[in-house]
Amino acid sequence: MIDSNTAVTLSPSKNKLVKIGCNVHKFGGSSLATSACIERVVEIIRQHCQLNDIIVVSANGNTTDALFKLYQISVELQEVTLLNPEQARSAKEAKTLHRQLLETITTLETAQALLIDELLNASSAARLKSLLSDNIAQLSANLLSDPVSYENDLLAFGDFWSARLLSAVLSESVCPSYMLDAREFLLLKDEKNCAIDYSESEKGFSQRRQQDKLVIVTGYIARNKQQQTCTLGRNGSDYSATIMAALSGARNVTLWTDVDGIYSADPRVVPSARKLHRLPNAVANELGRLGNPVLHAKTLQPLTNHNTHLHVASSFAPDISGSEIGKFGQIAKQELSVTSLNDLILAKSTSFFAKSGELAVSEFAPICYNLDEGYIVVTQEQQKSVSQWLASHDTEVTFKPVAIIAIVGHGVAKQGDMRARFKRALKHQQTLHFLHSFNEHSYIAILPELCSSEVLNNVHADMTKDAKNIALVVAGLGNIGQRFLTMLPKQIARVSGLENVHLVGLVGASKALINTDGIDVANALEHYQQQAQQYDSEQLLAWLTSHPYDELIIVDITPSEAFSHLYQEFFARGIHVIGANKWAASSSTENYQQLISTAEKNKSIWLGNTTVGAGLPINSTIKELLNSGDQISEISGIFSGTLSWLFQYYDGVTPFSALLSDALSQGITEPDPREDLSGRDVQRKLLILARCAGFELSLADIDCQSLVPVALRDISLAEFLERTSELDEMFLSRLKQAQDKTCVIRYVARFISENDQVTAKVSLEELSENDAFAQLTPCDNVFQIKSDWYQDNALIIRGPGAGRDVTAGGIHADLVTICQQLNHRHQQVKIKGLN
Ligand SMILES: NC(=O)C1=CN([C@@H]2O[C@H](COP(=O)(O)OP(=O)(O)OC[C@H]3O[C@@H](n4cnc5c(N)ncnc54)[C@H](OP(=O)(O)O)[C@@H]3O)[C@@H](O)[C@H]2O)C=CC1
Ligand SMILES: N[C@@H](CC=O)C(=O)O
Repeated sequence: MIDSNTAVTLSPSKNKLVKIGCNVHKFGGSSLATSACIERVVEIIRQHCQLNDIIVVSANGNTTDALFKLYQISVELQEVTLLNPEQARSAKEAKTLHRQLLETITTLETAQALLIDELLNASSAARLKSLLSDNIAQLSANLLSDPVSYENDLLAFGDFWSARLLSAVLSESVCPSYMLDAREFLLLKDEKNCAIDYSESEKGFSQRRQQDKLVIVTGYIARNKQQQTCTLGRNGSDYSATIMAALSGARNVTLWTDVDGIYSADPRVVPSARKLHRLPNAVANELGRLGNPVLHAKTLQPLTNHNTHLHVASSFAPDISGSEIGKFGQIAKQELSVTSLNDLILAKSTSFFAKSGELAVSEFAPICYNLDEGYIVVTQEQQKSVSQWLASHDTEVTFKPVAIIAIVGHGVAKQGDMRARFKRALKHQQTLHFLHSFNEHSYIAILPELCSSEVLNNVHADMTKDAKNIALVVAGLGNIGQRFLTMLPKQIARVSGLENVHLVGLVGASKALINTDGIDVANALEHYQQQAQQYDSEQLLAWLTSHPYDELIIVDITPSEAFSHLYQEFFARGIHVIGANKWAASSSTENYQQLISTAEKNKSIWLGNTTVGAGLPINSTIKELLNSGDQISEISGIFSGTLSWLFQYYDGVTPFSALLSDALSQGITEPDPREDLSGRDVQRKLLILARCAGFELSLADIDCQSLVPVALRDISLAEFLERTSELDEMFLSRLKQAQDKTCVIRYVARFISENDQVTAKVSLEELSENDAFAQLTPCDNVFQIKSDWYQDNALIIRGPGAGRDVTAGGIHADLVTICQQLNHRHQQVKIKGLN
């Protein structure tokens, strides 16, 4: 089994490491907010980490906000006391502020102490609380003496406490662990831009790494050359995590947060937003720059020259696969999202033309700009510095409040159809300019007013309505499976709803080819023959658990009972199944009911219209009658294409065995024709239809007459095919007996429900030559259905009931049905607090 994402070519002589590399896991504040959250994080670490991984943590819950509030109170207190010490009003205000300060400190200390008590044993708790009270004493002294100078030291306590606590909890219950204060090694070379001195930091980090212990590193903080504490700004801990990956050469960084991935729009505003499972680096960068709430441009910066993949996953639902950012093939490049930013300023000036415009761009890194028209778009916070910069250039400027809405996707600005669609989606909206960003991964509209949630929803709906990515795995590449694959490229090209179907897996009995980036549908079989590798069902299930697609459909075109036993696992994973294989639908009542209920619970769709009548719409018609309120009382007919073909042609002149071998070579029979001749295939089909009609039946309830002599039943297929001439005499005699009565022989299925009594049987019958079941084109099936609505004049469905084209066509019809249903389905966004 090959997966382009996980396949690594190793030269054994060069790489003797047990583990290929370490991974970084970062847990955000909401993931560490309460003791229950921390316990969840500990469990994630237990399951997902190894000792040489690096854990980065943010401050618990809102601790940083609380610390910032403390800072503000103490600055205010200082202003009041220092500026007007003798005024009575100030004295009162100072008293109030002082009280507030002490209260806030107490609340903070109590909250930390509570976490410690809830998570640690008594002696560790006592040790940590004593350290905490030392910190609180130091923090209080700093706040009362010179808060401004100690601002960053104060803010650093949140991440420091969080790391210390988590490391103590892990050491107590999971593995040896130690905390590392990032200020000890993480050095900023440019504080304003939070630029890292990687070489010094790397040296410092490796000196402090301890063998065989899991390191917990504080996020958000670093130090400058003067050895002072610095903070890394908004979402600084995410940045810390990717810096740690760059320092350690980690293969993966996972940001464990309160959302389960990156969405095609902010899911809090756009409920129909869909998860982006895989994003190319450059596109993710652009999304971060243009306002994605989870990704921040700075986060991705340290990974620019590394082959590290970044994952976003929810610590509240760790089993749900999140989003992955990295290097991917074509399918990930098709992802499209819509983003918006309000509170921006469009600055227009002659200084923004040409060369001096380029200087402005390098100075302000605007959201977007057009140097031919002399404008840049910046944040409101940048307005003042833009004014100052222009003043030094002695030019005038006009500022206009604006917003932007943008589509973001790989090279989207180069695609004329996308640009036109975006403009059409905004045709009722006032727009000032349309432009693309320098990297062409976004196309932006500048709006003169706020981008409302209505506009965002409408544009998102228009731009992403056909963007759901559906993975297709085909199991069984024999007679029917090959024909299905041959038809696939044309179907994808011409049927609406299949545009986003990607063939990712081809599975045979012992070999499989899985390629997450897609298998070329035009040459699928060649690829399978050249690249498929041995696999077992555990490997297959492991991949199916972590696949990065919105939906996954498995088409089972095997005759295998063993493969049908995997359906339960497929449904448990929300995977949809199209089965031409009859085993599952005709399995024991208990198994069948369990499959139906697991599928329903996990919203898996299970279609198997080709299990009976090949491409004929028989299963669906019966289900539709039932769902519409009709009650079925009789289903009978010729259900076997093979037996229909054999008995229509069989005239006693050509030996029966010669006809059988002809049918086998035309792909009409089951892989083992005894499935047909034994009546088992027809028995299964009758059971499947009775179940579609709402009856609870099992195979044992259907009488079945076998046409295979006892001597030929338990031998191998190869031997059976050698000995088929042993069938000839028996069939000749049955034919003669019928002919003597001017009858023909046909294998008939009959199901009758009368007065709550059910009779069901499949057997060889002698029918009058004029009987409706006798006059068929060879290979045709006929289904006669009687119901409340079709009583005297039965509903008849007739047509070819076996064969490569009709069966493969029927499977394609099921595929279209599922894809159309899926394309109208909305995914549920998993955000802590939202659901
Ligand atoms: N013929 C017809 O008209 C109709 C057939 N069907 C059904 O279609 C199915 C396929 O029939 P057909 O194409 O004729 O069969 P074939 O024998 O020609 O092909 C079977 C394929 O299934 C694969 N396979 C067998 N066991 C497993 C397994 N455990 N896991 C994965 N793959 C497996 C085989 O793989 P490998 O090559 O590696 O051995 C082979 O590729 C059957 O269930 C049949 O009942 C349904 C309606 C009509
Ligand atoms: N062997 C079967 C094939 C389809 O199910 C038949 O003859 O009908």
